[in-house]
Amino acid sequence: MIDPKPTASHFIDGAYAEDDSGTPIPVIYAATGEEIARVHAATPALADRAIAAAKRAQPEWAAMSGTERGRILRRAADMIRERNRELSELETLDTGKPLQETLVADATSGADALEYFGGLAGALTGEHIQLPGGDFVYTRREALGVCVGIGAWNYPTQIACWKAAPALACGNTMVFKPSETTPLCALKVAEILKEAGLPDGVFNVVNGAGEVGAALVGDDRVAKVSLTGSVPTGRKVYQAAAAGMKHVTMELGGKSPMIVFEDADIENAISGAILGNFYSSGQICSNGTRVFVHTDIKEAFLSRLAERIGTAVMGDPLDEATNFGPMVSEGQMNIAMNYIAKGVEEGARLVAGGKRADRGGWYLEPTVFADVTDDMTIAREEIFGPVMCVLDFTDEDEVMARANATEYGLAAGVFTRDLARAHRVAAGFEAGTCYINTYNDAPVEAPFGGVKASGVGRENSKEAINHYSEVKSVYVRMGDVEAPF
Ligand SMILES: NC(=O)c1ccc[n+]([C@@H]2O[C@H](COP(=O)([O-])OP(=O)(O)OC[C@H]3O[C@@H](n4cnc5c(N)ncnc54)[C@H](O)[C@@H]3O)[C@@H](O)[C@H]2O)c1
Ligand SMILES: NCCCC=O
Repeated sequence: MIDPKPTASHFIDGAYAEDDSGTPIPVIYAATGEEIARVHAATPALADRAIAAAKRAQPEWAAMSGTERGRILRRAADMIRERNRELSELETLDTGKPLQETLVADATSGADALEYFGGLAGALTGEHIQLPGGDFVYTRREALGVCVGIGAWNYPTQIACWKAAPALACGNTMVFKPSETTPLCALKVAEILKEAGLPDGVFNVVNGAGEVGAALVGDDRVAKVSLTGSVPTGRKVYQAAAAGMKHVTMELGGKSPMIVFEDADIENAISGAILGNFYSSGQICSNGTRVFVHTDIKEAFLSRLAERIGTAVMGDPLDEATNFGPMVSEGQMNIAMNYIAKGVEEGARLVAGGKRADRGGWYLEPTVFADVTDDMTIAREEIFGPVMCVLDFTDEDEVMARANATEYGLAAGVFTRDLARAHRVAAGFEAGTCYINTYNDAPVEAPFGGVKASGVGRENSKEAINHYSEVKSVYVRMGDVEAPF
């Protein structure tokens, strides 16, 4: 079993770094409530050192060929896959997510990103644009400079890699700040990148809470900020970045709809609803937490859903038989429990769960509410816990209007056997990431991100390259220059 205690709290300029005078951050194992490690928040001097290292390293990194940069990223991807077991154990200890999940969804997803963008790095090119008279324009795709990545706590390894891989592929350097709730995994990513041959200073990790993030965002040497976090934090970070006219990617929260029509394959729709509400104990940004079920199949859907929830294996996350783990922290569990109380108070019908589990740690039962109406708090606000809201509908136009009646727009899903309807509904969703007859798949080849308050920009896919590089236009005149005088 991996020892979760990190060598030091930060990784700066190719080496672990420590300053005990920073605020202590205990790392609590969600399954037991015990402290398993401790780091210290970066002092202003350490944050400054990280940005200085990234700034110094950037021109040389950008001057390497894309193929050379990509080779290092792909080597890191291979190393991550070789060490998947220990990295998955660390992810489980950092977040409380079951090992059954982390073995397939975290380090592997990080490796996918490093491999994919490592592969693209050598293929990044500009364009040649022919103009009348022989003149032409060519474009250069250039790195932005120093990028700051700020992570949420639900997918610490994946988030670090999803941000680092495209940034580094384009020739940028990065200072990454993990969530203070899960400070361990990104340090391992930095260690592996260094071992894979990444030059010092290209990827740095500084730990700390919001004030460390804010200091990084406000630094004049930083060209771009990519945040994964809540909408309220996104508003603050976007505003601070705008003051410095910095590029941003905002991967924020959601309250996504999933529509189950009367002709849907019910078992598949229930699988989608389970994946979109209970995987990672419901702590996934894109979750389809408003499940609109056609009234014709509503009771069949609910009774089969309750039956399947009854087979969930709640237990020690390090036991591979466990498929439902604790929430990340006591605070997050209390937030979800308050929402459950609100649901009951406002008249929703509790169909499954609803209580804290009778065991140590921060376990909350998988919870389903039926007869939820659009105005209820649990149907409007992001809960970020294992709480599914089932709402009734009968008509496609009506359900589309209701699905879109939210400030959020991260994801949306539809289950139906009528493919014409499926594509019509997907086109009508006000969401950045849509699913037909599935839910929550996030392959690196597909753009991922939100619209409306759920975000700006896209992660993954070739789209991410546009968000980590700038296009410079060079006009070349082949003849004389005509001037008015
Ligand atoms: N769209 C996505 O890809 C995605 C993925 C995962 C999580 N999320 C969202 O993240 C949220 C849960 O994560 P969380 O509780 O860690 O979010 P959060 O907004 O509380 O914190 C996110 C990060 O921002 C930092 N931060 C806080 N204030 C800051 C400031 N003023 N300046 C700079 N950094 C600051 C935090 O320290 C943390 O690292 C949910 O809303 C979830 O939907 C979105
Ligand atoms: N696997 C995708 C997770 C993104 C948001 O939480």
